[in-house]
Amino acid sequence: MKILLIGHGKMGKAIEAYAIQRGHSIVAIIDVQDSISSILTEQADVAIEFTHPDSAFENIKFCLENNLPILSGTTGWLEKMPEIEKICEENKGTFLYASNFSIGVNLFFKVNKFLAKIMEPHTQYAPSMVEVHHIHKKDAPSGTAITLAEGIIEQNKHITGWKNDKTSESSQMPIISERIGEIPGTHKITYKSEVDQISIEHEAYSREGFVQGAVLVAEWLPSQKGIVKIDDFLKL
Ligand SMILES: NC(=O)C1=CN([C@@H]2O[C@H](COP(=O)(O)OP(=O)(O)OC[C@H]3O[C@@H](n4cnc5c(N)ncnc54)[C@H](O)[C@@H]3O)[C@@H](O)[C@H]2O)C=CC1
Ligand SMILES: O=C(O)C1=N[C@H](C(=O)O)C[C@H](O)C1
Repeated sequence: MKILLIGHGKMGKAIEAYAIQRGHSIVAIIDVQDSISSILTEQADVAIEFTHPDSAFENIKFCLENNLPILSGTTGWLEKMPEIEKICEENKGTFLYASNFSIGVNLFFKVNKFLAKIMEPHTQYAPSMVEVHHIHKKDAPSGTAITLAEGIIEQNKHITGWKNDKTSESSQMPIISERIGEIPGTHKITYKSEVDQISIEHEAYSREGFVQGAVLVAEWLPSQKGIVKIDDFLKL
């Protein structure tokens, strides 16, 4: 498969190495100094985008308008998702966003929803979340934390939103973001009562899970149409 790689930072470099190991070729690499408009998209089968919250929208738009299936793992730009969905539909394109490409985290999303559902009647337990990442991370809370919070809001009518602080409103779930050293990504959800607590946690040991998931999804994506979900790929 021929891959256009957009973003050549920590994720882009690791994806390049893993894709080559799986027998793919990288036909072009675009980073901040390059102009994506000079790229001949017909030379690639798929684009993989891991850049910056400020640049994801334009990169995705360009690929959709030029008939190139694209997956993006960039977080922190989701307010523009409705616009991307419209562009994807107008251009009959293919697009997949996942806040986290690791299989383990996508299983954890399901466990999170199940726990939120069974906790709903037990309002003496207040949910909260802590997400811990490396000090270079640009956005807070993490995209994964937002997906987890949305899963809880969907399943539990007492939780109507989230706040990125230690909030005192019981309907707003606090998400605490910590930035420490080179931690790849840890997410922990705790339901706390006056007498006990229940916690679930996912800890990435490295970026390998995100990288492998992104390349496997990229291999499958050109056979799909429209806005595609990672759940479809994982058959979850
Ligand atoms: N969905 C997932 O599984 C994962 C998502 N991420 C997300 O992916 C994004 C990138 O993460 P990292 O690689 O760790 O960051 P990084 O900072 O190491 O790399 C980002 C790269 O994008 C480049 N860039 C900036 N603006 C650009 C533009 N306009 N066009 C092309 N390239 C541009 C930067 O120069 C840099 O090389 C972040 O939003 C992060 O949260 C990271 C890990 C896993
Ligand atoms: O920036 C990162 O590193 C990560 N970003 C994603 C997020 O915001 O959830 C996924 C993973 O946690 C690593």
